[in-house]
Amino acid sequence: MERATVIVAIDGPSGTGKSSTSKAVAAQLGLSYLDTGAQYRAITWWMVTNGIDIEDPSAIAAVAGKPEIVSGTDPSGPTITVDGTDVAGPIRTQEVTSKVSAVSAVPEVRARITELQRSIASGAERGIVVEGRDIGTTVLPDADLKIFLTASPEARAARRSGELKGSDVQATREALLKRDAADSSRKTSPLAKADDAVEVDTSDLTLQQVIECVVTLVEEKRAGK
Ligand SMILES: Nc1ncnc2c1ncn2[C@@H]1O[C@H](COP(=O)(O)OP(=O)(O)O)[C@@H](O)[C@H]1O
Ligand SMILES: Nc1ccn([C@H]2C[C@H](O)[C@@H](COP(=O)(O)OP(=O)(O)O)O2)c(=O)n1
Repeated sequence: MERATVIVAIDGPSGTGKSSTSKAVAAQLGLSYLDTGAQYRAITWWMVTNGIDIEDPSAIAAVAGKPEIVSGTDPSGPTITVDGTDVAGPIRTQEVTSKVSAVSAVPEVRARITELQRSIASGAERGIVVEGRDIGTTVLPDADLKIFLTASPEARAARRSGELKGSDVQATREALLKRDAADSSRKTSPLAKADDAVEVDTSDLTLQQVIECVVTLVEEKRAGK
């Protein structure tokens, strides 16, 4: 028998296709969608805007509870606000991208955002696709399906620099690898594949192929296979 709700966790490093795959899978299956990276970017944007010293974890920890972050989970138009301000654009700047790993390594930040993520997932009536770095390992360890996306640094850098006009592929590659190293080596819930996650290398797959692969895996789970 088909289960009423389904929780899908999609983790992996930057540029592996998490956001595009998760949004499309959620839309196709009528599920909600949550971009947890956007939440870490939003809290980082707030810290930068409020002049908090990013080099000082205790300063970040002291104010981690202040910003109110709200995520809209419709896959056809996800939204993110901080204290009522739409920050979808500002959270994608180079400045926020370069600071997000330091802010998201602070345990008080992770505790706050993890709680928010769990409450959004438990409120999703038909189920949800949640993408990030620690969803399968920490946020939703009981997810019905866990996917870990990977791709070569070359493929990821080419995809990312395709999005950022005029950017240098080599510089993008270095920045990606630096962020992966920081995210994988932090003490609290690092970027990691859960033991029971299905690993999909997307280097030589089209986005459509990755979407089909994940949709098939969800349908098999739903059918109880
Ligand atoms: N399998 C794929 N083949 C080619 N390009 C892809 C593939 N998956 C995603 N992309 C493109 O790569 C870029 C990064 O994808 P995104 O979903 O944002 O990755 P992530 O969320 O893991 O950082 C986007 O421009 C997206 O359209
Ligand atoms: N579950 C998550 C999601 C993101 N983060 C942190 C670490 C990542 O480098 C940043 C930004 O994540 P995001 O998914 O927006 O990054 P990309 O768009 O894939 O480059 O947030 C995290 O620590 N835990």
